[in-house]
Amino acid sequence: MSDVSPPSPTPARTAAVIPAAGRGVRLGPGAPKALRALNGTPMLIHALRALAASRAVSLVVVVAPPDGAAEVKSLLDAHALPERTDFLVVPGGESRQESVKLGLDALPPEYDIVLVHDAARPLVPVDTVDAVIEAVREGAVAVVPALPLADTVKEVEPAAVPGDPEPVVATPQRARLRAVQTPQGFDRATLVRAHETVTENVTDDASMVEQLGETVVTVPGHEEAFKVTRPLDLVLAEAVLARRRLNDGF
Ligand SMILES: Nc1ccn([C@@H]2O[C@H](COP(=O)(O)OP(=O)(O)OP(=O)(O)O)[C@@H](O)[C@H]2O)c(=O)n1
Ligand SMILES: C[C@](O)(CO)[C@H](O)COP(=O)(O)O
Repeated sequence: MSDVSPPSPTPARTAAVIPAAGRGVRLGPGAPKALRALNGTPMLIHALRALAASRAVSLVVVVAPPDGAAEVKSLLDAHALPERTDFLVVPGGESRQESVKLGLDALPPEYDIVLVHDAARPLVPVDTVDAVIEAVREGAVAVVPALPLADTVKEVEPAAVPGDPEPVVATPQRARLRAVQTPQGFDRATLVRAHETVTENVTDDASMVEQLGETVVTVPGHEEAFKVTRPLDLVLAEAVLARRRLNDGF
C-alpha cells in the first residue's frame, strides 16, 4: 500500500465582475458614480482594492460606463493595484443587469466561481469577500451577504403621483427579512444560465438564480459594505475611511 496521499483537488478559480457603468442619478449631478472620489481616490479603485485584497480573486472584470472604457483603463493604470490580480475593462450597458451580462461574457473559460460586486460598495471588508467565496467553494450555487433590518418594512400600493399618501397593504415579519449586499458569489455556470434565462429586469443577480429554482444562501454581511447611493452615503464612507486610518495608526 502506498503511503503517498492523492493530490488534493485544485481549488476552483475565482473571478469578479464589477458593474461600474451606472450614472449615479441618486447621488446628484457629476461624473459617473464609480469615478467620483472618496478621500481623493475614485470609488471604483476602492472597490477594486477591496476585492483584490482577497487572495482567492485572480481576475477582476470592470464594466465601465458605455463610452468610458478608455478612461477607466487609464484610471487603473494610474493607481497602485495588487500585482497578483489581473484586470480587464469592458464597456457596460443601459441597466445593471445588462452590464453584469457584458462582464460575464468577457470572462475567460478557466474561472468556475464568479463574484458580482457593485462599484458602489467600495468599502466591503475582505473577510466578507472571503466568506462568500468559501460558501461557494463548499457547494452553494449562489451566496449573498445579508444583514438584519433596523427599520420595520411596509408593503404599499405605490402612488400614481410621487409624494401622494400610499395605502399600506402588509407588514412583513421583520425577523424574516434581510438586506442583501455584494459581492454575491456564484457557481459560474448557474449565473450564466440565470442571465440567459431571466428576461425581466431585477435588482440583484441572486434573484435571477432564485427564478431558476436554485437555492440561494446568505452569509453574514457587514455594515461597512453599504451602498453609496445618496449624498449622505458619501459622508458616511469618508467617515469610515477616516476611522480606518485612525485604527491603522496613520
Ligand atoms: N447601467 C448600469 C447601471 C448600474 N451599474 C452599476 O451597478 C451598481 C449598483 O447600481 P446603483 O447603485 O443603482 O448605481 P447607479 O445606477 O449608478 O445609481 P442610480 O440608480 O442612482 O443612477 C453600481 O456599481 C453601478 O455602477 C452598471 O454597471 N450599469
Ligand atoms: C445588488 C444590490 O446592491 C443588492 O442590494 C442592489 O440590489 C443594487 O440596487 P441598485 O438600485 O442597482 O443600486
